[in-house]
Amino acid sequence: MPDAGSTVTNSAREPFGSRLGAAMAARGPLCVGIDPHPALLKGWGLDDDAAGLRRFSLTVLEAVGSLAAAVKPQVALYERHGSAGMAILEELLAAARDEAVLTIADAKRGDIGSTMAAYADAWLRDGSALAADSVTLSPYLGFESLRPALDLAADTGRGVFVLALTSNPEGASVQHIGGTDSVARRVTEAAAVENRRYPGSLGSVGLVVGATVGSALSELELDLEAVRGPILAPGLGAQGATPADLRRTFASAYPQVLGTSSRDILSAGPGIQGLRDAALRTLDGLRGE
Ligand SMILES: O=c1ccn([C@@H]2O[C@H](COP(=O)(O)O)[C@@H](O)[C@H]2O)c(=O)[nH]1
Repeated sequence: MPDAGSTVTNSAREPFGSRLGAAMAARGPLCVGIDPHPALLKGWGLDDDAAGLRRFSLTVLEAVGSLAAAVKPQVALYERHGSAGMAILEELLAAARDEAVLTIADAKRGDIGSTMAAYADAWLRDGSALAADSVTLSPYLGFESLRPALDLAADTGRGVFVLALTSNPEGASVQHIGGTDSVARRVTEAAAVENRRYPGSLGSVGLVVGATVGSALSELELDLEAVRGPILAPGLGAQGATPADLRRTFASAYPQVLGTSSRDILSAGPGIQGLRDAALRTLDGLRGE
């Protein structure tokens, strides 16, 4: 456990939570997911190969990079193309870095500590080809098994988003276990402790809480404000949640929430303006306009 009083000093980079908070304040609470599904590639007139993946990824970045607070490439959709796909993901992450667009690598990594150190090295180390500003993590080998990633993120000014209440209906069968002392609550409380090491209003240890979770937050008595970290909320659009649902669900924790949408926005491509308009419509909804 970190010393509750300590602050991040090892990196010249501002901590991820502060950087994300500034981006959300400047641009609004939208993250655009970059999920190059085969059906979307086809709809864009692209082949389901590395060239199609590259065109798709760089087009989305060009369209929304200046208006979203962050982009979230879905790693699985690059992995399915093998090494060629991972090379495109590296290129996308480098392009986002060059354009100062914050990235969330949606990799959902989690393993025993020694292996976790390798995942941390891949996604959170300065100089790694796959370095992103933050990565999604799965805590189901125990929150403390994530220690190498939590510590490396702190050292390099990067961040993590730990799965707490996922947007899929099956998630409840594990995450709700324990009722008011639920698995999700243990994750939430552990994230709150981690964020004590970060100064400022938003720590760098975020949570994933689906936009679709409805009344679960109150039923499980989860205090997301106390976490003092960003809340990545997938489930907008294609999974049925609306920006109004998001505001209702998160209530007083809404200022911490980064709504994320992939297919709903991506299906407006391949035109740059269509993608921008779709992202702006979602952003207007998230801002309550
Ligand atoms: O609980 C979770 C965690 C991650 N995701 C990911 O977000 C996007 C959602 O895509 P849509 O097209 O907007 O439905 C996708 O990459 C998921 O793997 C999630 O949906 N729920």
